[in-house]
Amino acid sequence: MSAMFPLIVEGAMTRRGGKVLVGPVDLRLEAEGITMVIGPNGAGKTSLLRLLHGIARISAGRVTWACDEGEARRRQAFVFQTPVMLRRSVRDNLAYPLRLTGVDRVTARAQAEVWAEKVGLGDALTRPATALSGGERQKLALGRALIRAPDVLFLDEPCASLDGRAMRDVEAILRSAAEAGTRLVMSTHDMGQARRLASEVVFLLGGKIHDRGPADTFFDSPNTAQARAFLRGDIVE
Ligand SMILES: Nc1ncnc2c1ncn2[C@@H]1O[C@H](COP(=O)(O)OP(=O)(O)OP(=O)(O)O)[C@@H](O)[C@H]1O
Repeated sequence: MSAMFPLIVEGAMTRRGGKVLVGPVDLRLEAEGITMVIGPNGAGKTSLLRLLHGIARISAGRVTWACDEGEARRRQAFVFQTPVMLRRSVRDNLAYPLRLTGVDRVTARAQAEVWAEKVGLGDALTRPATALSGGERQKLALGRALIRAPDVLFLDEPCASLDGRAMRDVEAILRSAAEAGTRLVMSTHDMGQARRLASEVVFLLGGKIHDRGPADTFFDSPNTAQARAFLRGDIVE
């Protein structure tokens, strides 16, 4: 089991220009599962993921991993909604995170080939990453994040603009990553996707955690009127 967990978040908050983006948040994440962060537009999903990942400046409270900070940083990865690619081949993009950590070129390239296969880009190794379709880019971004076997992977709406087939592929990659021991924390607008993937749900509203629980319980009997309304598809503020 990962030495990073539990992650303990106490009264954590991020602000930008006096406005609270998210918080105060109290949260404890254990080592296993897939947490889906849901909520209406502007509820703070992206801000929460950035806060947990340590790329947002914390204005109050604490985010504490069970291991030291440097190690926590090395063991986590983040996939953005619109991934930025190196203007190089698929193979080089995949090998890059390994090269950064000192893995030799031959080993990094061999690993890149293994991961290209795993994410369904085995035939695209030599193609320029910038020429990939949206779905292929997102698979590449996943491969690049997973190639270092992170203990935790944050994903911000990774399927936002994907067609059904690409989404199915991405979800399969995510499921096998979770089975292989990577803890996933992911935001989505898509309640079908949340139901398919979640083992637990964090429902955000107005920058705060409004409801939270195991996926079955949350979807079958949400605790609050707002969560019920949101799941019905009503506009919730
Ligand atoms: N850089 C910023 N400066 C000022 N306000 C911001 C900034 N980034 C986000 N916000 C505001 O903070 C709040 C939370 O935004 P955030 O992007 O975290 O929500 P979200 O739930 O991910 O939204 P969406 O579903 O639309 O992606 C929103 O009101 C948003 O307008």
